[in-house]
Amino acid sequence: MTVGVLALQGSFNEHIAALRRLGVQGIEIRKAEQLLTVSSLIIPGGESTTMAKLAEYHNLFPALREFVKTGKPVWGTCAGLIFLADRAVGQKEGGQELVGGLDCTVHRNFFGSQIQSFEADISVPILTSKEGGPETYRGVFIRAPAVLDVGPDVEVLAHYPVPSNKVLYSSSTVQIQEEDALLETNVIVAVKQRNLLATAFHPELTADTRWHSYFMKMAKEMEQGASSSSGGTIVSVGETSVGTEQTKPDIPIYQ
Ligand SMILES: NC(=O)CC[C@H](N)C(=O)O
Repeated sequence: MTVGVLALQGSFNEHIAALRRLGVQGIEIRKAEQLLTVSSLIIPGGESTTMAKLAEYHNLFPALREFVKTGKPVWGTCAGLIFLADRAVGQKEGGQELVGGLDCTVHRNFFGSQIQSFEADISVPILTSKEGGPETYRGVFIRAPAVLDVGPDVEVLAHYPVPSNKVLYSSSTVQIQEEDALLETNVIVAVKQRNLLATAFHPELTADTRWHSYFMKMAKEMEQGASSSSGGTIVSVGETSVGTEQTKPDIPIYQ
């Protein structure tokens, strides 16, 4: 099974390295025809407006939409989540084209600008039930988006409880727990809808490969279910253990 990684801009190299640690080959995708050679796709984080302009320039949107529509597994991280969303707010003037398919609304810069980037342990019960390991996951949020509302077919995989006074944008559909001074908004940061997975944070920037492994299992299950198209075999490209070359980004902790 080969995984395409959209390689127009952003953290595609880091995704390919994370896949390599699982023994899976990631292929850089820059042209529409390259999408025909892969059975699943990761859309990395970066800057969604720039990525959209590049995708437009290379006439990639029709092929990306087709890929999503045919039910092949696609995982969007951060800017990739914005790409997959059916609806986005907080976009730059003039907006930006989206691939769509994921029935949700995202706020493009929900958590603020670069200097408001942060790391936080988020509770990931569904991930842990599939992948084992700790009950929390270290989320790296860089100019991160968040999901404001989801449609009925979307499963919420993780929330991040944000003190309500720090929420820069509120929507009536974001769940708010009101208890005296302890006002917390449960912001949605990871979702799944059939073949689509999306995370507001950057698992490719941590040494914890559970989200990549989760996506690979999801892709495998879908491929088995689809019965027809077998995109090849898992290509082992070397080490399977967590690499030591991983550098942790030096970014402020959100509090
Ligand atoms: N780290 C990221 O991918 C940030 C995404 C950014 N908020 C955007 O609009 O593209």
